[in-house]
Amino acid sequence: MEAFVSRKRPKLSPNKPSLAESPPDADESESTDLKLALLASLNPDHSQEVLLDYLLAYDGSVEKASNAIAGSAKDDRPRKRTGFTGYQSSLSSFTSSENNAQARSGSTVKQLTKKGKTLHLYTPEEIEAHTPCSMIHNFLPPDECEALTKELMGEASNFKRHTFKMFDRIVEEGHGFRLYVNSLEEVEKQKAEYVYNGGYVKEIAQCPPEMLKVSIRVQKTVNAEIQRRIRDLNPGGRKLKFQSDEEWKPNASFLNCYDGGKQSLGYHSDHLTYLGPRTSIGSLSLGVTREFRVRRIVPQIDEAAGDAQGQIAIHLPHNSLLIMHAEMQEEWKHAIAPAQIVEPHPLTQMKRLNLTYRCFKDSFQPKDIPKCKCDFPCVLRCVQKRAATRGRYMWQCIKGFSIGETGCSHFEWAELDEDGRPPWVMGYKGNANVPAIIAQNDES
Ligand SMILES: O=C(O)CCC(=O)C(=O)O
Ligand SMILES: [Fe+2]
Repeated sequence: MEAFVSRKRPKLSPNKPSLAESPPDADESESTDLKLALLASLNPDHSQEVLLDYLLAYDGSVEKASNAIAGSAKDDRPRKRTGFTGYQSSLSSFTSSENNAQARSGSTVKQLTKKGKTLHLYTPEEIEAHTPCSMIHNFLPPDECEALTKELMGEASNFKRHTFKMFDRIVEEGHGFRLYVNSLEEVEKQKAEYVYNGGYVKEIAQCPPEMLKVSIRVQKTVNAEIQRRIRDLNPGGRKLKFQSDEEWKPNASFLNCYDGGKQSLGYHSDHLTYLGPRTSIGSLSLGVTREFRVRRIVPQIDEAAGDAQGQIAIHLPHNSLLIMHAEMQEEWKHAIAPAQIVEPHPLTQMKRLNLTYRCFKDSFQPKDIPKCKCDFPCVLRCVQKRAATRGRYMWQCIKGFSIGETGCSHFEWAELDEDGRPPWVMGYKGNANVPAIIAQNDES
């Protein structure tokens, strides 16, 4: 999971860097997500909607919102917002076909879902029409699925929820997780060299047999889906700029365990540091069905459209494989929403298990990645919101992503060729991560 790799921990009082160094994505909506995730960790009994109301009522102050919640009854909202419904009567009441095409192609964003509403998607066709994801139901043959579920229940039985310090209190992560890699040698390498959220991590283990076996199936399916999408959905049948031209080979996976409806994961995009740009992720769900919420990040220039946009809920039943494609980490955010009620599963009871198969790239190893003044490998991120630089990749100091840490504010634009390769690898074709206006001139 990405509490390590990708999820950014809330930043409380970030030191503003000088203008020259100012990160180009000083992204307000992102900081709201981070604050919301933090508020949820502090107040696990409250729904996201209630927490958002408090955050808005207290001008984005997590501390004030948290104090107010502590002194009030559970559903005593500070002010009324538009209603939230867990279902809708029909898809067409939500979106137009024009909007569906825009959602796929990534062209200008118009209103995809209605403000304050959640569009619920169940079928592979609906999911493909509205998001950059593929869904495969009943992915594993039943025996294999059962064997994997039992194996993962064993793995998750000793998961501890990670903690972090906040306002002098110890706060628990929203759910349990561990990173798995293919060999013991890789485990040692990860522990010694890979930095996540500003530190080295001990919670890394070797893949047990069923997890490894299933990764071969996931590899075949993800590669087939990547090729199908390029052929059938991408303009001109071409891969995206910065998307790798190599086969996707899963060599690491996060096992996430959500024990009961209160355990959740806040909105985030997965960091691309070790995965490279335009990556794909295969995400297998087992046990209790939960909602995967996704939201397209709109450029700042389209603020009105952004405000008007609602979120999308993809329902993830037992034995379903959701593939997040190359547009997902750069242009969308995702979350696992808390659930009021969950239906127990015969093999996992109240738990949902999730395996996110990832392809860590040889070309993005910590030894090669630019270091900041804190002497840590930087994180690779893509500008999501600021219209002028949207889609450009940057290396940033990882420390600024840890709670209470400000880091050294190091920032540099990444050099990446059109296949997403950095300059230190063989076959590098020259930097394509340049402002859009220069890229257009090059083409003309
Ligand atoms: O539990 C899930 O389905 C999502 C997990 C996730 O987003 C992550 O591991 O980064
Ligand atoms: Fe994620």
